[in-house]
Amino acid sequence: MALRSKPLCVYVAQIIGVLFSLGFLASAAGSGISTGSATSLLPAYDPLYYLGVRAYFSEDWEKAAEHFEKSISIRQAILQTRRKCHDDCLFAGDDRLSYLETETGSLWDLYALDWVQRRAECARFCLGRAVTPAGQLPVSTDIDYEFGTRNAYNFLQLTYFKLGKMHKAAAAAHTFFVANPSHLEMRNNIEKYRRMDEVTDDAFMDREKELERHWEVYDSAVLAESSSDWKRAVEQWKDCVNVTLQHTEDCRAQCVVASKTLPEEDAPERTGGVYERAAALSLSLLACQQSCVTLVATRPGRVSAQEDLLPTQLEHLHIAQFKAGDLKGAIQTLRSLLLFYPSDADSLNNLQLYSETLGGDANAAGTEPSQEISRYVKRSLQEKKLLYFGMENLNFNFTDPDLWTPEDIVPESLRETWRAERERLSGMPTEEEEETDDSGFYAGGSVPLVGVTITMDDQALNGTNRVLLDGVLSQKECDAILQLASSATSATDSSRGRRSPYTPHEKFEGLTILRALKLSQDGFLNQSDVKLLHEVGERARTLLHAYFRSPSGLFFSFSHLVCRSPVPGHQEGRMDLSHPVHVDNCILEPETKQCWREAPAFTHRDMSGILYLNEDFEGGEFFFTKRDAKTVTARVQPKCGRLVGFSSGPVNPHGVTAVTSGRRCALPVWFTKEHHHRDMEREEAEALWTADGQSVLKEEKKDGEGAQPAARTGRSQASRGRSQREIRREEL
Ligand SMILES: O=C(O)CCC(=O)C(=O)O
Ligand SMILES: [Fe+2]
Repeated sequence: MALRSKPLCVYVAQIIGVLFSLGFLASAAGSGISTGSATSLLPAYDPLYYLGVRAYFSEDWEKAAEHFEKSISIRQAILQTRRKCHDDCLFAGDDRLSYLETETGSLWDLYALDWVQRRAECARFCLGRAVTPAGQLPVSTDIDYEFGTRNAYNFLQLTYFKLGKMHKAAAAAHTFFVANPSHLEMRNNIEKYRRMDEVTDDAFMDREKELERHWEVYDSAVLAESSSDWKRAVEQWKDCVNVTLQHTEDCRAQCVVASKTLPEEDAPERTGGVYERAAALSLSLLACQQSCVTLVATRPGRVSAQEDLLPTQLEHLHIAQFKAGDLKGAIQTLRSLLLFYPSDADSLNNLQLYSETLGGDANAAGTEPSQEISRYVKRSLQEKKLLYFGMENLNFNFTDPDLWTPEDIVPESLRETWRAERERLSGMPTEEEEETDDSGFYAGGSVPLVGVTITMDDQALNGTNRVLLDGVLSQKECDAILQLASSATSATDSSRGRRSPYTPHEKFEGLTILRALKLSQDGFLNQSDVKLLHEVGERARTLLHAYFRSPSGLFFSFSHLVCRSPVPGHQEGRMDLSHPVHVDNCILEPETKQCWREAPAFTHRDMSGILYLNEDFEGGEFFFTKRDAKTVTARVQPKCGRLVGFSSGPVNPHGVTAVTSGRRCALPVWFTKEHHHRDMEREEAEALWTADGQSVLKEEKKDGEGAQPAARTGRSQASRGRSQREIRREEL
């Protein structure tokens, strides 16, 4: 047999290594072998989570808190142990590899196996010293999902509230909300915690912050840039690149060391001899490692990743370095960036500009691309080569997470298949053309209020079940409601609102009817203006019900008066939106154009309306898009008395452009056709107007009716394992 070249022998050894190490770990864990003292080892965290859930539903709050907290901290410790073991074993058995250069045939195979066994033994020994056999077992996809969505903090929020530990409840609420920013109920809870005297500002911390540190640094880098503080921007962008790389390595290490269920034996691509199965396993490992790019590039609470995260950071960094006068640094960063996009014209022009400024030497000492980035790109390209080989020849599926992958990495036969598929799709009617709205609404009905006019209908707004009405409010009414918003803010918060849940560049003030009513009872707001706020919501309901010929009643699902205003001084060159593109009753996945009607989306919302109150601000334009979340189909400039109405489903993705100056106020109203999903808070306010207000409110608060999270614990397998659990608004 001919001597094999090194890359191939390392590759084959690696795939066998994966097969053996994973299999080895799984069987060791299953056999109950334990090394060291069982009491000091980390136990499994999933049974603890289930115990927490059980205690929660039995209302044993002490136990629930204890189990959830343990489960969270043990999971954290296990992840860290895996990373450590991964690093400790990185070179285990490498001395065996030297024989691979000289040996051939079956001896070669044996040395390769020897190397694999050393790694397996190292990993096994390392993990066995810290984690119990049960703790090494894989957890279910349900548990992965629960931790991925931070649902433990959802449980902990109410748990701590029940225990009277408001500080901890607020931290749990905040931590959950960061990953579930459209969860309006939790936002309401947070507002309520903020009004509690015993809860200080430092309570609102993200307990998972460490895992998301690159986003924190990213945002402060953008801020430094927008205030032209280039030295600080350079520091922040460098830090951001480093933390991003570090998170990527943490994630990749889990792919290698975490125990996983072995691929199903009966799946056709998983059958075959040991090489085929080992290849399937190695491809799964590589795909897992590649998927870390997407994982790290997805902000908590977002469905899609930020494209090209690392190259984008390098792009910002070289510009900041140039502006800060660090030309060598700028060239070095640019050369790192060129590793991703070697023929990018802008980068090449910049390189020329920088090197001319530096005296003409583009290769001056100290301007070589960063070693970390070189290694990263080289490794990623090699992984992609193997993955595309597996795709072409071994029936493996792989979704490339990067935009920068050079074409020649993809085998010609695959490119040919993709071209054919693209042509086939381009000949087909687009999804949007085929799309129908199954909401049961049918635009084009009457407008039963004098003075209200239809400014744009479906056709003018390029969509289905959309309308733009004008004249819904008089200027006087707008002024009164705007005054309400201002008085409510100054009554409770001198800093004019909280940070927006959608963008760090804006503040966000929200006021529900019930809160407005309570503030009016305390003398902060004018009672008749609060009634007006309630009445204009009803007006919107009458109009939308009639215009969309709703076949059934429409009940308020939620409404609040919302003002958005920019954070002073950080507005130049903003790329973000005031409200990212979304669909009101499902989670939009623009890449696949799917919309998942499941929690945490407000799945019971059927009809949406936004009633605008003013126009004296910059930006803040409302727009509809296609399902790709990019193609804008219609724009609406807010002004007093203007109401945009639309069915809440996937035919109507929409967003709001950045508010860059002034204060944009609106009253969004959402309706449901289902009586049992109606807004109980609004009803409470209505009851207070008709009955003996104060006492009714206090009784309800005391007995806690309606305070339990309504948990629909059934999980829909059909919905890609996403949880169907929904926590109802919590009355604090
Ligand atoms: O304020 C707007 O124009 C739209 C807000 C919105 O889409 C939402 O709150 O869901
Ligand atoms: Fe919306």
